[in-house]
Order: sequence, then C-alpha cells, then structure tokens
Amino acid sequence: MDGAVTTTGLTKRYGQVVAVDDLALRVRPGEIYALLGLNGAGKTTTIRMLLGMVKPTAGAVTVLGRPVATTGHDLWAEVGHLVETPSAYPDLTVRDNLRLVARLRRLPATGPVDDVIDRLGLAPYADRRAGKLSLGNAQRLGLAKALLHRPRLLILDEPANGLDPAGVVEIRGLLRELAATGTTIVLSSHLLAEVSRLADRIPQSALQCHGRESSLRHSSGWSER
Ligand SMILES: Nc1ncnc2c1ncn2[C@@H]1O[C@H](COP(=O)(O)OP(=O)(O)OP(=O)(O)O)[C@@H](O)[C@H]1O
Repeated sequence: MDGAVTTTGLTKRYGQVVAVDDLALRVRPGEIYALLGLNGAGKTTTIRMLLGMVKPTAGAVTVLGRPVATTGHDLWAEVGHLVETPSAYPDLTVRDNLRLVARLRRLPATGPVDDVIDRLGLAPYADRRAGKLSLGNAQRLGLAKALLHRPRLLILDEPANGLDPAGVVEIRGLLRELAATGTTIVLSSHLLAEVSRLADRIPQSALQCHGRESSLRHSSGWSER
C-alpha cells in the first residue's frame, strides 16, 4: 500500500446510477497515470473522491500514504489539482489571481508566481482580467494555480480541455518534465491519442459508464511515452 495514490473497492452511487464501481488502483510515485474513459465513465467522480471532494459510497482512498477522509490541510500542501472548468476571480488579473493563491499557500508574492506564469506561457496575458481569458488560457491559469506550490502529486481532470493543438503539446511537455523531476501525475481524459502519448499506465478499471460496458481502457504494463 505504498503507492502515491491507492484506492480499494472505491464506489460511488447516485440513486440508481453507479458512477464508479469497485475501483482498485495503485499509482506509483513518479509515474503519469491516466484514467481514460468516455463521457460519463466516472472520471470526474473518481478524481473528486481522490481529492476528498466527494464522499465515496464505499471503499477507501489513500493519498501520499494518508487516508483521504481524515487528511487535513497538511496533505494539500503536497497536492495540486485541477477539476473540470477551473474557477478564477474574473475581475482580477491573471497575476493577481495567482498572487492570491500564493498568499493562501503562504508563498512569496513574486518568485513562484512569475515562474509559473513563464512555465505556462501566460506572460502575454498576465495583466489581463481572468474573466476575459479564452477557454485555453483559463485552463492554463487553472494549471498554474495547481502547480504554483510545486506539489509532489498533481491530480488533473481533463488537463487538455480547451487547449489548441500547440497548447496540448506544450502542456504535455510540461507534465513530462514535472514527472521526470519526481512529480506523480494522475490525469483523466476521454482522448486515447492524448493519453497514449503521455501516460506510463492506463489502468484496468471497474469504472462503469451508466448503462454501458466498462468504458475505461486498460493497458497493463504499458510504459511507452
Ligand atoms: N452529482 C451527481 N448526481 C447524480 N449523478 C451524477 C452526479 N455526478 C455524476 N453523476 C453521474 O455519474 C456518472 C459519471 O459521471 P462523471 O462526471 O464522473 O463522468 P466522466 O467520466 O467525468 O464524464 P465526462 O467526461 O462527461 O465529464 C454519470 O452518469 C453522471 O451523470
């Protein structure tokens, strides 16, 4: 049980809908691990349970060696996340949104903020109000917020959402670079081509799409990048 993320028997039901069914996964430290599934397969629900945002109907989640249900803020100092459409203060600039996150995380207001603006290609938009960003740049801002504190573990729901092809390539490069320096990454996608270029592993999964066969793909031992 010494994975960066482990789940056992993880299940979430909404009335008659089984969003996630008996999911067992084990993410090793330093790998890029992809949850691949069709719309409705349960990816977002799984990610929300990994982050403690949704309470499982059954099963358990351990993140960085600690059970999620009982973790406090100390764990979140080591985790960065992006879930669905990232939110930001629309009337604040990109830089001020990041400064605010830096303050909440007790980081210096300049160094890490400038650094993440550069890494995410946000320099041309740094003084633009977040509410005026394109979907792709809003996604970059969401990723910047997730990366600001240099977390050991990144949990990203559809990180390529809204990005143009060049942006997808850039973010892929960035995630690979982070993984190469020891960051563990769990991400979800409905695009096989995208995750096949990035992930170390795509799990066997008991996730079920509502009314359909299990729709998460499996590639055991796949280590191509
Ligand atoms: N809060 C909720 N209440 C009721 N049903 C829900 C809720 N959240 C998710 N579901 C249902 O659970 C199933 C899985 O949804 P989920 O959003 O996790 O899938 P997904 O793989 O992330 O899909 P997408 O790629 O479309 O975001 C769907 O049938 C969805 O309608």
